[in-house]
Amino acid sequence: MTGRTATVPAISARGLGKRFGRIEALADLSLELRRGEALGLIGTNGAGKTTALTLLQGLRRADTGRAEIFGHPAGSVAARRHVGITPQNADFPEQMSAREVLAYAAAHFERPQPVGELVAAFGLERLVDRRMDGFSGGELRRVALALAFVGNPDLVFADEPTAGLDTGGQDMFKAYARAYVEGGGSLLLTSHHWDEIEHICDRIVMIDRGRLLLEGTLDDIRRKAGRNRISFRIAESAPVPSWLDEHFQREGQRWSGVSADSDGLARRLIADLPALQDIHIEPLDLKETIAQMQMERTI
Ligand SMILES: Nc1ncnc2c1ncn2[C@@H]1O[C@H](COP(=O)(O)OP(=O)(O)OP(=O)(O)O)[C@@H](O)[C@H]1O
Repeated sequence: MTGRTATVPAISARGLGKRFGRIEALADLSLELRRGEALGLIGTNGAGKTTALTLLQGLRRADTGRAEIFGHPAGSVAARRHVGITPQNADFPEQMSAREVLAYAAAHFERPQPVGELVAAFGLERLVDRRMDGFSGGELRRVALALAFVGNPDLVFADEPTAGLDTGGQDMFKAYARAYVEGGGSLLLTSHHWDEIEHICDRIVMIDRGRLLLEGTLDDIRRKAGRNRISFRIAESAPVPSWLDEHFQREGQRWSGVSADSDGLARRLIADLPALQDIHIEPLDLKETIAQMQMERTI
């Protein structure tokens, strides 16, 4: 990376808009991704995530706005030099083995990742020397993920990278992506697996019908929602105070509820319930946080 690219953001986009006929797929979207940061782009089906990615990758032209990748216009040769992409529907040459495909791609880059490392990182050991024509969907996806990183890119666009992967494959991607970002890489990730977003990303941008709905670090968003989950058990046959039902639901032996004043509630539980056991206070996960904010109409 040159001195100039070390100081400009990986992605800088202002006022991006895109229509498909009467459908406004994206409207006035601005976002920035710093170096060494992972940004999660989330939203419901049809929210505009893939459209945003295709504009940032330069695969489509925006109707309005402007996007730069390390200071270069999105889609330009200079921008593409920095970028790795996890393709949605990769068309691999069927006669080649996965190792040959990875080695062929690696040969196009100045400082590629060693193919052996990618083989281990994405669990390809038993597959890598087989011709790719019989590969399952999940196996093809693992090769596609390895391909996104083979050039040791400064920025990776990952559009639903783990769709169709088994849990082992999902975990491998999470671990690899997080290490990549901690090593200075920049990642723009879309996923409907919000646990994946939470594990990998520092910040999120949430869009809805093409428009920005929520933006911030995961910590800021949780703080803004201002809720914790409090859960506990009560020793069997101990009396249960009637006020518990106002705040908690019972699931098996465990009581659990969401509160804006978890400290106060915990104090009350301890004072009132000598038979209290195994109390936990935890921040809500991303899905619960967003659901809470939507319920309270704060987004
Ligand atoms: N080529 C196209 N022609 C017409 N409409 C399109 C085209 N591409 C996207 N759209 C529409 O634009 C909107 C945004 O689509 P997009 O694929 O960006 O959503 P998404 O957030 O990626 O959804 P998903 O989570 O389902 O993948 C949708 O209403 C979609 O139907």
